[in-house]
Amino acid sequence: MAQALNISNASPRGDSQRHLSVSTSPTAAFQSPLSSFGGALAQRGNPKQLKPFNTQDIKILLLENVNQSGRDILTAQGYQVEALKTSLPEDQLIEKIRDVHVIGIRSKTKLNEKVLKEAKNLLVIGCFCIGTNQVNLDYAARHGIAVFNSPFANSRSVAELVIAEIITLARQLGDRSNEMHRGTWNKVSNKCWEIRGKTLGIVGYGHIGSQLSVLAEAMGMNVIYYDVVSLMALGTARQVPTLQTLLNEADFVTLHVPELPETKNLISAAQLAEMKDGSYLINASRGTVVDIPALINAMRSGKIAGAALDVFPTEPRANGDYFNNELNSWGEDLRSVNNIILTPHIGGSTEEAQRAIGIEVGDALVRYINQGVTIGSVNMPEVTLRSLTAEADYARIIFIHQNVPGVLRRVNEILGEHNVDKQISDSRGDCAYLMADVSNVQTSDLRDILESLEALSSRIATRVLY
Ligand SMILES: NC(=O)c1ccc[n+]([C@@H]2O[C@H](COP(=O)([O-])OP(=O)(O)OC[C@H]3O[C@@H](n4cnc5c(N)ncnc54)[C@H](O)[C@@H]3O)[C@@H](O)[C@H]2O)c1
Ligand SMILES: O=C(O)[C@H](O)COP(=O)(O)O
Repeated sequence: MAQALNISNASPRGDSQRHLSVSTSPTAAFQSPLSSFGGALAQRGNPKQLKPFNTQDIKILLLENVNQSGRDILTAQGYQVEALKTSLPEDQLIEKIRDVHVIGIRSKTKLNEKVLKEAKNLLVIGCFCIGTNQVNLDYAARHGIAVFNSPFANSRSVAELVIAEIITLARQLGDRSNEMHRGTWNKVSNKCWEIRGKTLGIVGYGHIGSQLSVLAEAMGMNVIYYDVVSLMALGTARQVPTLQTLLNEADFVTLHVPELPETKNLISAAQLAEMKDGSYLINASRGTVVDIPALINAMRSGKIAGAALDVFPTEPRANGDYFNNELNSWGEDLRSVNNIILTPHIGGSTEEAQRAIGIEVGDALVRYINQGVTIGSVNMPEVTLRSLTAEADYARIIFIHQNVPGVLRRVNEILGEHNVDKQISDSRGDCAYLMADVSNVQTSDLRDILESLEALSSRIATRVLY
C-alpha cells in the first residue's frame, strides 16, 4: 500500500505555483513514516495503490446533491467528504473552496475565475453531469486543475424526456391536466395531433440528439437534423445543410447543443419566424440557447403552438426557491402562456443516470488523485501509465507545466540521475502534462527531485505519488 508523501499546493494561486510540503502525519489506515519509505511494501508484481496524500488529509466538497454512488466511492478511499444538497452563493463557495483539494458540482455551481482564484489547494474538479460550461476550463488548466465530467450517462434520460414532451405538446396534455386539476372538464380535439408521420428537427446531433433520433423514428416520426459538423445519420434520419432548412421543414424543433457564445440566442425572433406555423419548440440544452421573450411573443401570436423548456438563463439555487420575475424578468409572462411545459432542469434527473454519473465521475476522481491518470479530462491532455507494481522504492512524478519549448530537456536533466522506467508527456493548448515512473529512489531523492522541479519557471503543479 502506498503511503503518505504529501505534495500540497498551499501557495497562493496568484503566482501560479504550488508548494511542496512533505507531510509526515500518518493515519491509522495508511501509516508509513517517510523514514520507512519502501520498507513495508509487498512483493513485486502486485499492483501498488498510490496515494498522493495522507488519505485523511484529502478534503472533498460535493455540492448539488451528488448521487450516493459517487459519495460512496470517495468515502471508501478514506477521503474527508462533505456533501451538500444545494449549490452555494458565490461568497460561501469562495469560503469553502479555499480549503478543499477536490470539488464535485453539477450544472449550477459556477466555477469562474473569481472563484477558482481562491481555490489555493484545488487539484481537480468533478462535474457530475454532462455540461462543463459552468467551469472556466482554460483558467483551471492553466493552474493545473484537471476537470472531469460524465459525457453521456444521462443522454438516454434526456432523450426519453423529449419523447414524452413531443406527445404532451401535440395533445395539449399539460393544459388539459391543469384544467382538470382546477375542476374543469374540457374535451378537445381541435389542433391535437398524432406524432406519427410528423417531422422532428434535431439541432445538435451529438449523444442526446442521435439517441433521440432513434427513439423518434421508432414512433413513426421523420427525423432531420442540423449540426455544425457532418455526422452519420442513424436509421433514415437526414442531415440538412442549414438551421433555416430545419426550421422551415420541422413540425417539432428540439435543441441539443452546448452552451457556447455561438449558441447564445440560437433561437430568437428571426428563427422563430422561420418555423412552420403551429409548430413546437423544445429546449433541454441550456437556457441561453433560446431568447425567451421572443418565444413568448411567438406563442402569444399563435405562430408557435407549444413549447417545453427544461432549462433557463437563470435557475433557482435550490428546491423550493421561487421561479418568478425576480429571477428572470419574463418569468410570470412565461407561466401565463398556454401549452407550455416548464420543468426544473430535470432532463438528466433519473435514478439510472445519477447513479451512473456518480460512479463514472467518482472513479475518474480517484484515478486522478491516486494515480495522476487524466483519461477523460475535458481540459488537460489525456495521459495514462500502467499501474506501478508493489516493488519498493518506486515513485510516480507528475509535472504539470506550461507548454513552452525546452521544458522536457530540463525535466529529464533532473530525472536523468535516476532510473526512469516509464515516461509519457502530452500537451493541450497552453498546458502540458508529464508523468514519469522512477525506480530506486529514496525519500531524500524525492525531495531533491521535487525541489528541482518546483524551481523550474514553467512549472504549474508538481505531484509525487508512491
Ligand atoms: N436538461 C438536462 O438536464 C441536460 C442533460 C444533459 C445535457 N444537457 C445539455 O445538452 C447539451 C447537449 O448534450 P450532448 O450530450 O448531446 O452533447 P454533445 O456534445 O454530444 O452534442 C452536441 C452537438 O451539438 C453540435 N453543435 C455545437 N454547436 C452547434 C451549433 N451552433 N449548431 C448546431 N449544432 C451544434 C455539436 O457538433 C455536437 O454534435 C449539453 O451540452 C448540455 O448542455 C442538458
Ligand atoms: O449537464 C447536464 O448533464 C445536465 O444539464 C444535467 O445537469 P444536473 O446534473 O445539474 O441536473
